[in-house]
Amino acid sequence: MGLVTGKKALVLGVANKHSIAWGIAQVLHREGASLWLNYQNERFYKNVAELAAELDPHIPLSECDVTKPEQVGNLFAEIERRWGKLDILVHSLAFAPKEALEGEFYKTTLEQWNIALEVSAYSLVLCARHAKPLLEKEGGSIITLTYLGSQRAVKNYNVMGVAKAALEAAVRYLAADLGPFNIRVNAISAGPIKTVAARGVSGFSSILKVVEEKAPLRRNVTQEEVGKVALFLASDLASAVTGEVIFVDCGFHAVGV
Ligand SMILES: NC(=O)c1ccc[n+]([C@@H]2O[C@H](COP(=O)([O-])OP(=O)(O)OC[C@H]3O[C@@H](n4cnc5c(N)ncnc54)[C@H](O)[C@@H]3O)[C@@H](O)[C@H]2O)c1
Repeated sequence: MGLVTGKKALVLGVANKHSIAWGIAQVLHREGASLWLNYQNERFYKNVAELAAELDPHIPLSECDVTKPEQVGNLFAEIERRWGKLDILVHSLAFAPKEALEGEFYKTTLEQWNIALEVSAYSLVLCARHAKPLLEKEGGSIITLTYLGSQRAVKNYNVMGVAKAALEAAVRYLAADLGPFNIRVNAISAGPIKTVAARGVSGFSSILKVVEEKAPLRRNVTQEEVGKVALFLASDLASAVTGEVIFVDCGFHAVGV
C-alpha cells in the first residue's frame, strides 16, 4: 500500500515533462493517489494529455487558466460531481512577463507587478477558496511551490521574488484559516530546476552553477526529490505540519559566503 493510496489529488501546473508538477504527479501516482490534472490552455493540451496517458489513460484533464475565475469554478465543480471530495491540492504554477525578469527591479511596472502577483500568489487563495468544501470532507493538504528569491534579492528574479513573498505569507494565513477544518497548507521552496518557467529568468543557468558549487550537497535538486517532499506533505506523515515553508534545495539556503 502506498503512502497516499485512495487519496484524490488535483495537480495544477504540468506543462511538460520537465515541470515540477509532473515530478510531483508521478510520485503521488506511484504512491497510490488518483490524479486530476489541468492544462493552462489549448497550447498545452497535447503535452499534458500524452504525459497523463503514460500514467493512466483515465486521468481527467481540465482546461484551467487561473486568471479566468469561471474556469477555476468549473474545475472544482467538475471534481465535486465526479469525485465528491478532494484530499490533495498541488499548486505548482507562476508567471511574470519576461521583461520583468531581467535588469533592475525598480523598473517593474504596475502591470507586470499585477500579473505576477495575480498568477503566482493570488491564484493560491482563489484555488484554496474553491477547494475548501471538497478538502474539508476528510481533511486535506494544500501544497504550493516557492523559491528563495522571496527572502533574498536574487539577481533578475525581481517581481517574482515579491510574488513568492506574498505566496509564502498567503500560506501562513491560509493555514490559520483552514486548520480548524483539518486542511494543512504548506510550501516547498525548491532549488533551481531547468523548466520553462525557470528559463524565463535571465541568467538562470548561472544560478544552477552557483548552487552546484556552494550548496552543502554540491549539486542541484531533482524533480523527483521535490516530488518526494510533496508526497510527505500530502501524506499522514505530515499530519501536524502546516503553515510551513520547507526548503528542498540541497541545503543552499543554509549557507553564507
Ligand atoms: N524551476 C525552478 O527552478 C523553480 C524553483 C522554485 C520554485 N519554482 C516554482 O515551481 C512552480 C512550477 O514551475 P516550474 O519550474 O515547474 O515551471 P513550468 O513552466 O514547468 O510550470 C509552470 C506552470 O505554470 C502554469 N501557468 C502559468 N500561468 C498560468 C495561468 N495563468 N493559469 C494556469 N497555469 C499557469 C504553466 O502552464 C505551467 O504549467 C512555479 O511556482 C515556480 O515558481 C520553480
